[in-house]
Amino acid sequence: MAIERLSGAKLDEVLAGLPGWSLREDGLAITRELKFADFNEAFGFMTRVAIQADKVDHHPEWFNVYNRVVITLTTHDADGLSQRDVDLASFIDGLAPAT
Ligand SMILES: C[C@H](O)[C@H](O)[C@H]1CNC2=NC(N)=NC(=O)C2=N1
Repeated sequence: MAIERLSGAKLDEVLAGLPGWSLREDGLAITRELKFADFNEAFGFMTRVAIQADKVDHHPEWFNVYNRVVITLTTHDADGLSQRDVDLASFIDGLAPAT
């Protein structure tokens, strides 16, 4: 299914609303790194995100070691960023530990 890809001014606008996230160098994905108290907290967070991701059929790429989780969001069906990444990033921000 084709999904609209975000670019230009619209992309700039949504990125301004996601200050915890960095645009990958190729401009096709956003990333955020999170640190938790321990593995249990990190994995609990990942479980909550996984349930939401499956519900909305939009899945993160991520990497976890102990208390550290690095998340990359992109939309394969759009070959870049879409509103789905923005929505999942906002959901993740709602669960992220205070920095
Ligand atoms: C068939 C299924 O709906 C698609 O493959 C979904 C699944 N999860 C997905 N996740 C992400 N990140 N991008 C997608 O384009 C995507 N597409």
